[in-house]
Amino acid sequence: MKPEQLITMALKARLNAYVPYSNFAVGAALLTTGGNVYTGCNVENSSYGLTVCAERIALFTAVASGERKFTALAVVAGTEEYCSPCGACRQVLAEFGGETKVYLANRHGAYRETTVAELLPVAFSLKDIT
Ligand SMILES: O=c1ccn([C@H]2C[C@H](O)[C@@H](CO)O2)c(=O)[nH]1
Repeated sequence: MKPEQLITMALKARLNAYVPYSNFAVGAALLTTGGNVYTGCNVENSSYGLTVCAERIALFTAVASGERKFTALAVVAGTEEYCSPCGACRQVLAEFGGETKVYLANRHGAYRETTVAELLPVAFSLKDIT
């Protein structure tokens, strides 16, 4: 799948964001090695800290559906800037592999390509606790 297609899916998922507090809607689309795509949007909460980011919703939805191997993730907000995953999402993404490509996109679909490992070098992982 082309990055542009994954970004288009992230832009569509973004429309479902529940963001009454920040008004900052984010969309994510995660491509599996088998070619399936799982999407997510951020879902905020009145207790603020219980907010879940778009990236983690996409990833957890995928894992809950039996997926564990991922090829690429697209992340997009409604900004001119490329949207970059927060630290918590980087750690959660790293759990399933540093080689996953990440397309940091802007509202027009322009993007910068990176990887989970580049976003979180020297990640804490299973090997550190075994
Ligand atoms: O990569 C990011 C960065 C932020 N947010 C959400 C969390 C919160 O709802 C809003 C503002 O931080 O954006 C995401 O979903 N993904």
